[in-house]
Amino acid sequence: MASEMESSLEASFSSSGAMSGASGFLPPARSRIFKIIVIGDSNVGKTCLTYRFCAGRFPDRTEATIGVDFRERAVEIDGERIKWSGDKPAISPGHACIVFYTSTWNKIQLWDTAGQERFRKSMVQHYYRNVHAVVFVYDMTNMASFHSLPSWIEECKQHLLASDIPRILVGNKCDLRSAIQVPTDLAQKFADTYSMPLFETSAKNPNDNDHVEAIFMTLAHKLKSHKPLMLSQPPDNGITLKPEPKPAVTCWC
Ligand SMILES: Nc1nc2c(ncn2[C@@H]2O[C@H](COP(=O)(O)OP(=O)(O)OP(=O)(O)O)[C@@H](O)[C@H]2O)c(=O)[nH]1
Repeated sequence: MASEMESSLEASFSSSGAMSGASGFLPPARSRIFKIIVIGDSNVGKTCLTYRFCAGRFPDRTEATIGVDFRERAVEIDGERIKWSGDKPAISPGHACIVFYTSTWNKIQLWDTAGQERFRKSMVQHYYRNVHAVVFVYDMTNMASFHSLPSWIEECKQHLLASDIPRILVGNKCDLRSAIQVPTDLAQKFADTYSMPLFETSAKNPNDNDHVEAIFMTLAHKLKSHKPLMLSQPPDNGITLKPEPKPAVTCWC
């Protein structure tokens, strides 16, 4: 079971830009692809935040992410035009596609199989490969999720993420005002220590929809200067990923 999932994950990751995410579209030839990982404790709202940005609404219901989850959205970067219709964006060659990956490893550790450790290791390695930006998320109503942040930062360090990639800190669930445990000044101090911008938001409250949008668009614009990966589709509909000719980058998978 673990090995089956491992190979299916391999397949997903090796063509991840072309997989159907929440928006269910296939980026056209030569899209710019950015991989953003969203990290934080279970239940902080990673799935809801990325869903809010990619689908434009709060999901009707969520289930704990087992392993890795990804969704994508086309965005306008560098003045490239985007047509957005319903939940299926129509994009033209040259447009940028942002792919979010969320994960919660502690859920995987609950699986009690012999192959589990190997599976986890393989997944984690793929997860941290060729990352363009990192979003650290904590739940503003849960102090423990805030205290976990250093270990998530350490995990990134252990997987040798480049030190110059954009990183942001997001406090989620600000709509639950009476339950807030993590004061803004404490979070700001932490963000300053790690030189990250801090955003406090709510994936749930529609009034904060623009805020979630603004957070991820800020990140998208920061990525302009970073090296994307180029996706190209040969005639047989197979998918290959090629580095941009200039500057050179490594393979996506
Ligand atoms: N009030 C409120 N609840 C939220 C918000 N965002 C997420 N939630 C709720 O928090 C719970 C967890 O949300 P998820 O998005 O599944 O959290 P996650 O971090 O992806 O969790 P894992 O998949 O276990 O890693 C769900 O019950 C959501 O409905 C928010 O902004 N406000």
